[in-house]
Amino acid sequence: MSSVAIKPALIRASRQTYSRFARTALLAGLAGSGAVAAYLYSKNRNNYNNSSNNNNGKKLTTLMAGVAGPNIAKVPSGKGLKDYQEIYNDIAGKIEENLDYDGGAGFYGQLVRLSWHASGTYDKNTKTGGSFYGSMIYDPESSDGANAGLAAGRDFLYEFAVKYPWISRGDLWTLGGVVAVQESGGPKVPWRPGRVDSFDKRDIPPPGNLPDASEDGKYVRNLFKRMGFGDRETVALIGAHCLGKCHTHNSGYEGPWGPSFNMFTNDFFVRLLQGWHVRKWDGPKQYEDDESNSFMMLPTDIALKEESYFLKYVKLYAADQDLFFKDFSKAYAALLELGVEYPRGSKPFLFKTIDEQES
Ligand code: HEM
Repeated sequence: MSSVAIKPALIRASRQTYSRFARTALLAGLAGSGAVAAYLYSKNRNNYNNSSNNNNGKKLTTLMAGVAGPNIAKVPSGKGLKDYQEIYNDIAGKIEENLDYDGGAGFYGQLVRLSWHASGTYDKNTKTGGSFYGSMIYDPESSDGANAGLAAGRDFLYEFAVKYPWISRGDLWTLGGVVAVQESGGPKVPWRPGRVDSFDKRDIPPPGNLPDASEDGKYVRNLFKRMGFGDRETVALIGAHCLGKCHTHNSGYEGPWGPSFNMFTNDFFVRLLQGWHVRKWDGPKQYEDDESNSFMMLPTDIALKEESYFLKYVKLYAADQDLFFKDFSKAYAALLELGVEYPRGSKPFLFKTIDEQES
């Protein structure tokens, strides 16, 4: 990676390091006991991140007898905003301690991708998939090629499943995405708890519901339509490619979309409108920027400027970051809730960022 790509990340990292001591003080009160954690780890790990569980279908189905029907959110008894803000703070603290991860990308991109892949399996026609059951730990969802590399995000969050055994996997993974968006400078994302873990193999969505990056605009339009999204929401959601990177060992693709890959901005759209050419390399077809040959776009990203029904929104968001933030927040909150039914009148939580709690 060229130095131009790393520099802004370092600036951001040092800005965050500056307030690390204050944050550590804030978070210190929330740290759990190691002994308790070790006990709970052995107790719970089969319920969290052991995808080999479903090599034994019997074990899966006998743990819970089928849960067909509406996925009605059920918040653990007595839990409210304060409890979830506590987990938010813990996740934010751990992100802060790992800012150097993945060449300075930190865990922002990884956690947003985890939340999106947990949710984006939703099919509005069959009302299956989505984040409700936290099914990504099971085959065939866990081994779906599209999910390659996401064990890192699940493992990152695992200690919070141990520390807060009452939170479901779906709630933890979607909350992790909200923390990552807000703490990297993005918009506030309203979030509601109540997803419920399932151990029933019938609740695992089939592989192939997540997008293939080698495809064109029509494909992207139809895929997001299957989740219930229109063109405007589709473009807004893909703007999350401002964060993180592609990794050859996960998807075959390589590199970040821009230089500020640990900051949530509208930079993805600004860059997309600039000049791009097909990269000459022995990997899958991807694009690199004419100016520095340092950044990348996927074929599905480039499709957003090739199709007029997408391009108008790319231009809107490139010109107006506030509008992008507003639209992203709404579409992302909806994405995380796909397939979850909430009791009437249930109110979303708005979490305070660590910066807001310190000031
Ligand atoms: C047509 C739709 C999409 C396609 C084809 C696509 C494809 C990809 C691919 C191939 C990667 C690289 C994974 C790796 O190699 O580690 C990636 C990363 C990422 N995607 Fe998407 N994506 C799409 C939509 C979205 C949406 C809707 C979001 C969030 C709302 C999102 C968030 C991310 C993030 C944050 C990363 C960086 C992950 C990291 O840094 O580890 N993507 N995406």
